Amino acid sequence: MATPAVATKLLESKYPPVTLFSSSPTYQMACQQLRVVAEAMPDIPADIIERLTIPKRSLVVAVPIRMDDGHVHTFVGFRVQHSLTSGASKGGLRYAPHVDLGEVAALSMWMSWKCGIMNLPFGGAKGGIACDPSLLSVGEKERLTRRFTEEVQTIIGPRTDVMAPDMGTDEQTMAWIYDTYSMKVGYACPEIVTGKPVDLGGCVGRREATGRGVVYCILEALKELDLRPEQSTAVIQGFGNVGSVTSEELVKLGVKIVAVGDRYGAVRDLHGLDIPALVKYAAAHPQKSVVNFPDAEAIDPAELLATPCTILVPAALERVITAENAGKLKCRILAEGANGPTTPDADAILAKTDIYVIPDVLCNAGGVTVSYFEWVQDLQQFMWSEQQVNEKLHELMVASFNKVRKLARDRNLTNRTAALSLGVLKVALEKQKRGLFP
Ligand SMILES: NC(=O)C1=CN([C@@H]2O[C@H](COP(=O)(O)OP(=O)(O)OC[C@H]3O[C@@H](n4cnc5c(N)ncnc54)[C@H](O)[C@@H]3O)[C@@H](O)[C@H]2O)C=CC1
Ligand SMILES: O=C(O)CCC(=O)C(=O)O
Repeated sequence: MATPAVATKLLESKYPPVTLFSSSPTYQMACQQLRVVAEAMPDIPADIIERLTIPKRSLVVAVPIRMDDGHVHTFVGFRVQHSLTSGASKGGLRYAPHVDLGEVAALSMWMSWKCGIMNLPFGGAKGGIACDPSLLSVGEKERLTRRFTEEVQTIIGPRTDVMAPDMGTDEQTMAWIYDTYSMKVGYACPEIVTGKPVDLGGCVGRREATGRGVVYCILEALKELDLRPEQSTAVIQGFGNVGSVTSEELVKLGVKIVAVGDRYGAVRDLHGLDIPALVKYAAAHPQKSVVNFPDAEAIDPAELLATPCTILVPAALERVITAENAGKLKCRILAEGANGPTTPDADAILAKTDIYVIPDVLCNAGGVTVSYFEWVQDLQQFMWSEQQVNEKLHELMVASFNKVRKLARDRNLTNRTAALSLGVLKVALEKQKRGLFP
């Protein structure tokens, strides 16, 4: 059994991050977090920690498609399955310009910890295609998705790897994957993806699940801090699936959303933005953006995160809260809707403030939790009501929130280290018990 110091040393010197992934700062960040867990949880053997830095399986594929202008463009796609120890691997598919193998590997690791914290019978996976979906026509996106599905066909399956939406993808993307996969196997196989349209065996409430889960966590934090939603304000970065649903749900509870930003700009109204109107406005905008929303002040997106508020919700990209801006945050609660928004250097700064951090692997776990409900329903061909979905989601989110808080209090850990430790412990224990670190 390695002592924490030894475990850290093994990871840092003898076993540096695997070269294949390590050019990615996001992968380095995920490994750095694992080092912190190794320090906090000295009972996890160093050889298992080392195993956990290396995803079980990674596939890089060329995705050539005919573009609308007639030429063939070849995109690059990735699917990384971090762990299949606890069951099928599970995780979203991301379309974004910056996607690379290391980023997808990091996101797949976080999926493993997330599924562990929520006690779901899944391992972690993530996929991506390096592309700018805002520049693709619907036809191009369909051809891209179908070709990618064919290229990764050999490693996906309802019992091996189940995709879902993530940044830049949606219910329609999942419908194309479902159809392409079903045509290959020769029967309708809805359990191959989650986050499908409800008409095709999708789960009611999956589209809203991540935002709802974020809000359930925020409510627990407000309770602990003796704050009331109707006296609280919020700032949201990212107004896609997670950011917009989180905003809508917060407004229903009386929270005032004072600023929202996205890839194209940011808007502010200190009296509270009209969120239902903003949702409609963004849906009709060519880039689905909030920019130029009438009756709101345009602000520099760089100012967004430092806007004073009770609750700050990053719901866009990873590594947006860094050593440079962490000291400038003026929120009481940081609720991480996005995956990996806060770097370890920023964490060290936040740990010295009174900001209450709800870490990503807990805060945004509502999405994969309702994906689990969808997968179970498809396997059983028995559908639940939205009330059942939401009640079960609430029950599981609150139970995991309390587990994380208890560990944080008992061991004097930050919420992030406690959450990551719970997730890592679950996967580590299963690998250890099975014996060969599968
Ligand atoms: N969709 C889901 O169920 C889940 C998503 N997440 C995470 O939540 C985050 C957002 O995902 P979705 O809402 O699904 O994506 P989305 O594609 O629906 O929306 C992304 C939003 O981020 C904005 N954005 C992109 N680049 C930006 C930049 N440089 N600065 C500011 N804003 C920027 C976009 O304009 C858009 O408003 C990602 O980190 C994703 O991995 C986590 C758990 C589940
Ligand atoms: O719903 C899922 O399976 C995965 C959602 C996801 O990609 C995430 O939690 O980051």
